[in-house]
Amino acid sequence: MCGAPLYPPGDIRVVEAMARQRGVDLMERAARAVHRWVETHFAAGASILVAAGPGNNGGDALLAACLLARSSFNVHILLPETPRQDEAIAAHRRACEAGLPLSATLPDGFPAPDLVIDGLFGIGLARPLDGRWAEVLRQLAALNAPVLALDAPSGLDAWTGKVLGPCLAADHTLTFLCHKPGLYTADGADFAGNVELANLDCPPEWFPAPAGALNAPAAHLLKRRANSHKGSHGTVVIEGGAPGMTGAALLAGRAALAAGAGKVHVRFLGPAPHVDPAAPELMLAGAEGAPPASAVLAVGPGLGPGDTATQRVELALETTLPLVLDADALNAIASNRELAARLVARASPTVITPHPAEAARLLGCGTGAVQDDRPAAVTALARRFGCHAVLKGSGTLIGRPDGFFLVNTSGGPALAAAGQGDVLTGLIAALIAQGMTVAQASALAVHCHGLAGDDYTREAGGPLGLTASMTVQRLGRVLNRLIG
Ligand SMILES: NC(=O)C1=CN([C@@H]2O[C@H](COP(=O)(O)OP(=O)(O)OC[C@H]3O[C@@H](n4cnc5c(N)ncnc54)[C@H](OP(=O)(O)O)[C@@H]3O)[C@@H](O)[C@H]2O)[C@@H](O)CC1
Ligand SMILES: [K+]
Repeated sequence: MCGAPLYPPGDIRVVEAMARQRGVDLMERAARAVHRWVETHFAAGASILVAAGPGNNGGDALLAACLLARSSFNVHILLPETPRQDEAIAAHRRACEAGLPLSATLPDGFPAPDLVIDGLFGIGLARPLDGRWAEVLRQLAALNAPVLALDAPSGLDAWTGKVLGPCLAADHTLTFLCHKPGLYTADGADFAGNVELANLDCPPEWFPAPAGALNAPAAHLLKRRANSHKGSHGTVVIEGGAPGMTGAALLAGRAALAAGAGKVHVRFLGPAPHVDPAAPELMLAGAEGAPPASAVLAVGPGLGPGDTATQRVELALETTLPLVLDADALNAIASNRELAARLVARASPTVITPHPAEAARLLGCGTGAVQDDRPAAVTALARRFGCHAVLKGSGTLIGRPDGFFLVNTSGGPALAAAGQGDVLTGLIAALIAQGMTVAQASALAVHCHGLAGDDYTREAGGPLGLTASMTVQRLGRVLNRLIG
């Protein structure tokens, strides 16, 4: 279920120190990885502008420049500030000894190179880039050349994915040692381009326990026996659909059907439609009385505010059913301490699926604070409420109650559309109904939902036009493909 491990900057520094103690030169290894990457993508003789910063990110770039120049690439180094750290100082010396062309500013009329290597700032970025550095980024962007970022795009916080002031957008990022969540979540997807890892051959025993991982869920648990029937594939109950928001509950129900749930009930707070013509398989009724004894319960799509909504959430929390809480169910919990306490005390499997504004209400902070540090926010949600948390948005994160989190790498702006959250809710519920744990179902649902968006974007030539209803129609195909 977990893919490549993620380590916070402090832990990366520990590995770095361990390598130093053992006489392993990680900067040399990083430079070789850059050299290999360039050789794979460009022919000898290609012109490469290597922008090197004052720290070890710059050191990587300077050593890579030496290797590239030796392999007949046409290298020019832009070094706005003399390096201040030992390893970077040594790398600078080597570039000078090799007689590489080097300037502190970009010469007037500098022609667009075949490639810009961004080795200005990596995980050591400590504050927004301003003044001279902002101007350097502007000049590099104005060259309109492909950009390879070393470790992380300069200006992006590699852990949170937050852009700190100006940032140089990369077409590719070659990241060192381990993946970083910030390359995928928040602003990361807009600035990092295609991400590749150069692990620098560090043995796993040098690393502490990871804080998280990339999301790489398994789908084989959904494989069906020939000798099965609808009762084998679970029951989902969706509660929501207050007056004026019928569609949200229907979308969740349709998604649950499309994802393979055996039976799906949709229970409305408003008047229940007699039939859903687009999915007549759905069983529609009013949301009255206790929820059924055996099902996966999803409460929230179109639930709306008010006493009845609060009561439905309260009843849901009282059950021992696996529970998916979304949208207004989360707003009810955020505004009612007693409901929040019941969620915390709940022992049965539970997942909450807030978007950033709902997450902010649950955490009692502003949406900006959630987006400033999405890994911290998802971890706080899962820990505080003692359940699994899916923090939606670019680079959806999935938090476990013990603080471990997954970063999803599929999906994109095609999914930034009305009703997509309802689809995800129905999808998660359907996967739990088919026997997956809440953790497995959340990870697979988020991945699958993202792939449906990616498939559409590829086929349509762009992200515009994918409706939630169209996503529902794609779920079965994506899941079958993942099951293999
Ligand atoms: N970890 C590993 O295993 C490996 C790491 N490696 C590489 O090292 C990189 C990390 O190196 P790093 O720690 O020297 O940080 P880096 O990103 O070069 O920046 C620090 C410099 O920038 C400065 N500075 C910061 N913010 C600033 C701002 N806004 N505006 C202006 N200045 C600012 C800061 O100065 P100060 O904050 O003290 O003013 C300092 O001088 C990592 O990303 C990877 O590429 C590889 O060699 C292989 C293995
Ligand atoms: K960089």
